[in-house]
Parts: sequence; C-alpha cells; structure tokens
Amino acid sequence: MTISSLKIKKYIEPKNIIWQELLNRPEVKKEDLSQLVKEIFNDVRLNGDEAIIKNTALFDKVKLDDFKVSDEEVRESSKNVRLDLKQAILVAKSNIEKFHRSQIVNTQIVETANGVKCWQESRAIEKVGLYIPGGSAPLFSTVLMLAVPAVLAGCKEIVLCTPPNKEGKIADEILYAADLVGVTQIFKVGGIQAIAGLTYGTETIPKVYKIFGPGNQYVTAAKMEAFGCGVAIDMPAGPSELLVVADDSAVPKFVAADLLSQAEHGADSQVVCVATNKILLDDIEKELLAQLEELPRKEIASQALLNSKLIVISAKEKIIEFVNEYAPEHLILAVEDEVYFCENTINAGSIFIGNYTPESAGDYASGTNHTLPTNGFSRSFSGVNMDAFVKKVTFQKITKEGILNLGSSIELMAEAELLQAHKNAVTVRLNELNK
Ligand SMILES: NC(=O)c1ccc[n+]([C@@H]2O[C@H](COP(=O)([O-])OP(=O)(O)OC[C@H]3O[C@@H](n4cnc5c(N)ncnc54)[C@H](O)[C@@H]3O)[C@@H](O)[C@H]2O)c1
Ligand SMILES: N[C@H](CO)Cc1c[nH]c[nH+]1
Ligand SMILES: [Zn+2]
Repeated sequence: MTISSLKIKKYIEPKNIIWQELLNRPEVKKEDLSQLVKEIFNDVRLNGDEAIIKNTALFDKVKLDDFKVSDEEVRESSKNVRLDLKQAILVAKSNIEKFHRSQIVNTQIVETANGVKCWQESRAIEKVGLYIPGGSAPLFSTVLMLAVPAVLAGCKEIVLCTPPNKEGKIADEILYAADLVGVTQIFKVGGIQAIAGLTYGTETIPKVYKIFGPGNQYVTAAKMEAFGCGVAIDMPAGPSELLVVADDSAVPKFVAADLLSQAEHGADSQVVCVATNKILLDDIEKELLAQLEELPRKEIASQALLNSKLIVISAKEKIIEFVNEYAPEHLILAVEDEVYFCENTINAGSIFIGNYTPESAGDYASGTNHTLPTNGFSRSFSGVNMDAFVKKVTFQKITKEGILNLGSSIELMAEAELLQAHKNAVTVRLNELNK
C-alpha cells in the first residue's frame, strides 16, 4: 500500500445511529484456540519441563534444554546496554516508584460502635508471574510497569517469562530492567507454555498465584485458561488503542504524532481522533500522512490506520457521550476546557491532558502504569496499580462492651436467617457477661 493512497475513514457529525460502527474495534480472526490451549496445559501439567522444552521448540523454533536465565547471562546483558539508556531506565524506574508508592494507603482503624473496631490491611500476593511479550518489539518498559509495583507491594517471588529468539536469547534490555528492579527468577519461555508453566509449576518454573502482563491472542487465551484453573489474572489487555479529542487549541503536528505512536504498535492497534471542526481534522490528517512516511514501522502503522477513524463532532456534550461509550485504553485531551472533559470522562484507562502530555510519556517514564484495559474494558477494569499486587485482609476486635452493644442485632438477624448456631455464638457470650 502506498501512503498517498491510504484512506482513513472519516465521519462528519455522525448521527447516533451509526455510532456502533465507530465504537467497533478491529475485527480479529476468532480462531478457536481453546483446544490448543487445553492440550498444551495438559502436556505441561503431566510432563513439566519436558513439555516446556518441546513446545518452545515447536512455537519459538529453538531447542533449549536449560531455559532458566543464569546470573552470568544477566551480568553479560547488562554490559551490552548503553549507558545513556541505563540512565533513562533509572529515571523511569524512579518516577514509576514515586507514583506507585503514593498509592499505598495507611491503615485506618474505625470504631463502628463502642467497643467494635474494624480495619483493613494489605498483604502482598506472595508469588506473581509477569509475562513480557517477545514478538515484534522488546518491551522492556513493561518489565518496569509490572515489576516495580510488585517489589513495592512486597511480593516475595516475582517470576518473569518471556519468549526466547531463535538464538535462544532474550533482549539485553529486558534482562537489565528485570535485574535492576528485583525480579527473582527469569525464564526463556513464551506463549501458552509459559502461562501453563506459571499455572501448574514444573520442575524449574514455580507455580504462581497471579499472572500479569499483555500478550498476543495465544497468551490471552492461556491467561483465561489459567483463571479457570484458579490462578488470578490482571485483566484482558489486548492491542493498543488511543482516542484523541482536539479543539482549536490543539497542535495538529502533536496530535498526528500521538496517533502514530499507538498505530505503530501493531496492525491490530486502533487510533481515533475526534476534532471539533473539519478544518482542524484535515490539518491533522495532512500531518499524519506526512509523518507516517518517515516511520521505520510505517507498514504496521498504515495497517492500523486502516482500522482507525477521523471524526468531527462539534458539541462537547456529544464528544463526552462518544468518549464514554468508546471507553478507550488511552485518552488525550488536547482541548481548551480541560476541566469539563476531565470531570465528565468516566470510561478511560489513562488520561493525558494538554498539548505537552504525549501518550508516550505514560508508556515509559512519567510514572503511571502502561498496562491498561483495552477493547472497552475500561468501562469496568482499572489498569495495573498497587492494588493489583495485594489482597486486602479485614480485621476486627470486639470488646465485652462491644458485644453487649452489637449482640442483640446479630442474634435477631441470625434467627431470621434460621441459623441457630450463628445466634448461639453470640448468646453464649452475652449469657456469660450478664451473669
Ligand atoms: N495493552 C497493553 O498493555 C500491551 C502492551 C504491549 C503489547 N501489547 C500487545 O501484546 C502483543 C504482543 O504479541 P507478540 O506476538 O509480539 O508477543 P507474545 O510474547 O505475546 O507472543 C509470542 C508467543 O506466541 C506463541 N505463538 C506464536 N505463534 C503461535 C502459534 N501458531 N501457536 C501457538 N503459539 C504461538 C509463541 O509461543 C511465542 O512465544 C501484541 O498484540 C501487542 O499489541 C499490549
Ligand atoms: N502503549 C502500550 C500499551 O498499550 C505500552 C507500550 C510499551 N512500550 C511502548 N508502549
Ligand atoms: Zn505504546
């Protein structure tokens, strides 16, 4: 496809009746993966490491008898990472730490009635598995996004799996970032077999309690199977997406650059731009096509742009209605009335405000997490944050005075539910106190 012939779908003041078309995500070929996932899970459950080695040879085209990354490999890879890149990774790590640490809440003891104290404490999930995709780009930033909060939360075992390349290697930057942050074990295993290994455990891979991280359709289907086997997962995180809302205060060159930043992730990415007038939208489109020409990943980005939409909606109430129905992973607000749009946005994974807040900032280094719900799941899921790595345990301590205060309410409710033993647990105490 030549760039000049690229036609991005345009909609001018679309009526609600065609909104469904605008809200749709790119069509994914719905291959039924459940049989394949079940077979590999069964293989790994029964044959452990042998199944991991066999499936890695089959799907990643490399035979690795030892797939655990050694300390020596980690040390060597650190030497291969450029000094300026190491510095940049340190800046990102520090900001991600600061922002995620700020999410830790202090315990608050509440006296709900005289002598009845209740509180909640966080306990880190002891064993977590982090999946880092390996395919078309070495996403070492995802290592920071998952491992930094895991370490801050106090997770004891942080196990990372990522697919090896055909030489049986993992990108130096992934190993450097994992070691820097404090990942406890690293395995050269990807796809379904990695998720199965983390679910059941093998001779080499430890079983974990929760699995995090994005991945392709095989990884996503495997995470759903893991969930069915009793292992928690973070969320369904699919192909990247971005919605930009722009009014006359926006800079077309910036908006175009932002749209392309997510389009280059994959052919299945989707970017949408809502502008308040046609002149602005045309300027953004012109910039988009000019900048696309210069990109090394222009083929991928062009494919994504075929799934994308340029829309004019002039009324801000209508724009908000559209944003909340679309429920994007990322939302950029390049608008004058930032307060109105921020206050009225309900469904979005992460919001970027103003002309100098590119989405890439959140992908790498501002401090927020880039593992976010896609495909409309921002209606009901949060992105990865500190809460994802802990469980909340509630506590209560009731004194003699407390049970005297609360006792009769419990007795009455238990009796009404026909649960005599529940009532008795209170009655025996009240009898003792009233002697
Ligand atoms: N939403 C987010 O936060 C986010 C962030 C980064 C990446 N992503 C997404 O993650 C995905 C990364 O995918 P990827 O492919 O680059 O890497 P990946 O690591 O997810 O998948 C590679 C693995 O897939 C398995 N596989 C490949 N072909 C197979 C087949 N025919 N049968 C069985 N298994 C097979 C192999 O085992 C291989 O190791 C992309 O879709 C990208 O958009 C999302
Ligand atoms: N934008 C991606 C999430 O949708 C995350 C990422 C990693 N590296 C660059 N970007
Ligand atoms: Zn990105």
